[in-house]
Amino acid sequence: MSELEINSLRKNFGALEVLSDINLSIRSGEFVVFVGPSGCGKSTLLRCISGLEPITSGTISIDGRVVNEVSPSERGIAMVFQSYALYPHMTVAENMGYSLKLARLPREEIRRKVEETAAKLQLTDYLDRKPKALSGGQRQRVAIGRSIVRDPKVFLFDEPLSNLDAALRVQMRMEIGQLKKTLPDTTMIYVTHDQVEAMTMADRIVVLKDGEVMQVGTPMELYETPASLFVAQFIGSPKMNLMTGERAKAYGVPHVGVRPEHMEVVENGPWGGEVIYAENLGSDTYVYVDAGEEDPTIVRSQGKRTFTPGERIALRPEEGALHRFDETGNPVISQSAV
Ligand SMILES: Nc1ncnc2c1ncn2[C@@H]1O[C@H](COP(=O)(O)OP(=O)(O)OP(=O)(O)O)[C@@H](O)[C@H]1O
Repeated sequence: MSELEINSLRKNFGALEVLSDINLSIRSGEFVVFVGPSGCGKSTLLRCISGLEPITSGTISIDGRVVNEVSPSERGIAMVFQSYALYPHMTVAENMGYSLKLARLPREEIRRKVEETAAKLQLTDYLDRKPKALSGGQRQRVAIGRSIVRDPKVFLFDEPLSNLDAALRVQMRMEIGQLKKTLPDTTMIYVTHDQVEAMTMADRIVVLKDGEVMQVGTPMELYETPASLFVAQFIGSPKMNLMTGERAKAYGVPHVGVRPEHMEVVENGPWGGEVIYAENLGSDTYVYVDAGEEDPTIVRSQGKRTFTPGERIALRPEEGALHRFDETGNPVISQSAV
């Protein structure tokens, strides 16, 4: 059991309100990802949960107990940051067991816990090495292992993979996914800028903006039924195209959103524009088109087709995949497809 309940949380830094009226219920064993633009308050919210940052008002409860006044070390929370300072003069085993040694656990028990944790993280062969003899990913795993040995109820990750290269990020994403399976009762909260991490790892995503929760849902709920234009354009990469003016009016609204994968390059289509440039990724090509909108319209096309800057192309949106929004950015739900 490790439920986390946040009620009417506010956090001010002096006169600046950084978090306003945050309400969240996170279930035991859930993996929740916080996303949002830079400065929206993700890290501050994580630090408030950990106890490193006092809150201005509201409550944070773990398993039904209000922990506002409970010190960070007594909340049963572990935090993993992007910069993980391992002790350079200690071996992996010593690094992982250090907090247990400080807590004066018997040596045998420390050894058992460290070995069990090392096995979960595939670090068994490295227990006698010093951190300098490890790769970036292995060091990150030691940092995670150091927290796991303490059996935290809640694990907080603040962009833990942002210092790693692309291939290692993919590997660590899988490993954290595996870790989640070996710790089914541990609640995990993960802050990231990375769309792929959010979409692939989260049971639920919390989208924050200017210190407020915009929407909470499974990755696919947010992707398919965004509650606002903001969420629609924030979730998904490349972002959803926004069509305005006559193009939107044809659908009876001021704004129509279409994801790049729901737009097709055709011989004759209702929309069109001039190719600005094309990014060929091998499997797909993202074509950036000047269709007269504020931002370039992005279309995902098959990798084999080539596009030349300046070329005029016609586009057709997939009718069933259109998102309509009113003046204020709220979705307009209508039964008729067109
Ligand atoms: N100790 C502090 N004193 C004053 N203002 C702060 C402090 N810490 C954070 N802030 C401000 O609070 C706001 C939220 O910061 P926070 O670091 O939580 O954002 P974030 O969403 O994690 O951003 P990023 O994605 O860039 O890491 C920012 O405007 C930031 O400048």
